[in-house]
Amino acid sequence: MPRYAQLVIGPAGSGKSTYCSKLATHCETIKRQVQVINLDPAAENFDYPVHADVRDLIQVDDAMEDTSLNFGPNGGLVFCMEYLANNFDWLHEQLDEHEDDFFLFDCPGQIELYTHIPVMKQLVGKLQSWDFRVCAVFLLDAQFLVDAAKFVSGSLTALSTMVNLEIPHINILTKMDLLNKSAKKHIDRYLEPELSTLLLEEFQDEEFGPKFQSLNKAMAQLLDDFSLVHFVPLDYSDEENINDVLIQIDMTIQYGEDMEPKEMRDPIEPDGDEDPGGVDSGYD
Ligand SMILES: Nc1nc2c(ncn2[C@@H]2O[C@H](COP(=O)(O)OP(=O)(O)OP(=O)(O)O)[C@@H](O)[C@H]2O)c(=O)[nH]1
Ligand SMILES: [Mg+2]
Repeated sequence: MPRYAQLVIGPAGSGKSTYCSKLATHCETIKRQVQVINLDPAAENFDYPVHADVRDLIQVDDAMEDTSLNFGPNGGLVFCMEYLANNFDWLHEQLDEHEDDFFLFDCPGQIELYTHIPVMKQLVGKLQSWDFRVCAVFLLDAQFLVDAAKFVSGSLTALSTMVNLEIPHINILTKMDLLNKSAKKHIDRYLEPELSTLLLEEFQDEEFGPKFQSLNKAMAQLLDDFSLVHFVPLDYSDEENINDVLIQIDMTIQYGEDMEPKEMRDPIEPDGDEDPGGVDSGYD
């Protein structure tokens, strides 16, 4: 039976660990099995129950304190992820099999890992070789909606991650609750944007000069040509919104398609096979 995984990725501070925590709580509420694995060797704070933690294998401080390596925080993190890639057996041991296995991988926020360093691609390959169906959940802070150039930059990062990882991919806008009323009103135009049109409207004030505008227009045209990037907003205060996002992810990885149908217990049947004894069935 295949197993399922979400790689929770995105820029630093975009809300990956929060997403894992909120989704784990939501799944607990709807009585669905989910395990969260921390893959961030520099993680300091997360509040989900962790099933496995890469820091048990290597921590970013190990790489920084090693005087023969002499790494700073960024080099140290890349070193740790490459160390993980050389020790995938460790990860395999952590992924013990349960029924309905569904794992969330809380990944580091260094964007190079998704755009041009091969580690995450290697991780995807490994997971697939262990019969996992893997989906990338790319999170972007909704503050990227406040101006079109930022949005182009966020969308390009999403696009390069998509084409690099080559797995089913969902882009999510986090921190929706922090947007003010007018930004919320504005949001529809960004969710399935026709970026080139959007930019024509938004760059009227020529704030950054003609070169910056032409660069953004060219990038927006590229995004339009690929026509792959669109965003789903996520507001944790709305359970239905969380559920809709989960359904979309389930569909992309065909979660549940191979599962045996579970037998529903008849709610009026007493537990067990034996005579219920003192329970009055109501029939003589
Ligand atoms: N209001 C609000 N705050 C959020 C939301 N998601 C995340 N945050 C906050 O944003 C900050 C960063 O969130 P994290 O979940 O740690 O982000 P991360 O992507 O895991 O960060 P790194 O692991 O450092 O890359 C924390 O203070 C969170 O409480 C959200 O949807 N709404
Ligand atoms: Mg985190």
